[in-house]
Amino acid sequence: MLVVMGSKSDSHIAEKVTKVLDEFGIEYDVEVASAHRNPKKVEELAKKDYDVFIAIAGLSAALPGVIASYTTKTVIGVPVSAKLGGLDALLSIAQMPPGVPVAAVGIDNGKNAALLAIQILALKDESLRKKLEEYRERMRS
Ligand SMILES: Nc1c(C(=O)O)ncn1[C@@H]1O[C@H](COP(=O)(O)O)[C@@H](O)[C@H]1O
Repeated sequence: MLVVMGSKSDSHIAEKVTKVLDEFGIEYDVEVASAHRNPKKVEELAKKDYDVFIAIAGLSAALPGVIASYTTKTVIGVPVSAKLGGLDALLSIAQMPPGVPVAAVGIDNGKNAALLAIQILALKDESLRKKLEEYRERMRS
């Protein structure tokens, strides 16, 4: 799995993601890469063989959509509340043109991005599915 953020200033959201991934024992790489500032790096990362991409970005938030344009793997976008309460980034991530989907979670909701990615991996991983069920059970009680 790749966790990528548009700027180092998004690190506080990336930490929410990696905290959950660590709890579930998921391996991941973390990168800072901006589709606006360093499009070549984004292209290289998007073409790597990661099973899921979690892309964190504020403002115009092109990053998740640009990654999705290079891969058929699942891209989960996390809008960051950098300006306008994050509404700018949320709309940018959610309103992808038909044919190139990005799964958008709520503003600053790195936790849900991680859980959604884990749910995808759990489709083919029985022990991960068990961990998710235990997690839900802990939440209920
Ligand atoms: N949305 C993007 C992209 C991109 O989408 O490629 N690159 C940087 N950014 C966002 O700009 C905000 C401010 O970045 P700086 O703090 O570096 O000025 C960050 O939230 C980042 O995700």
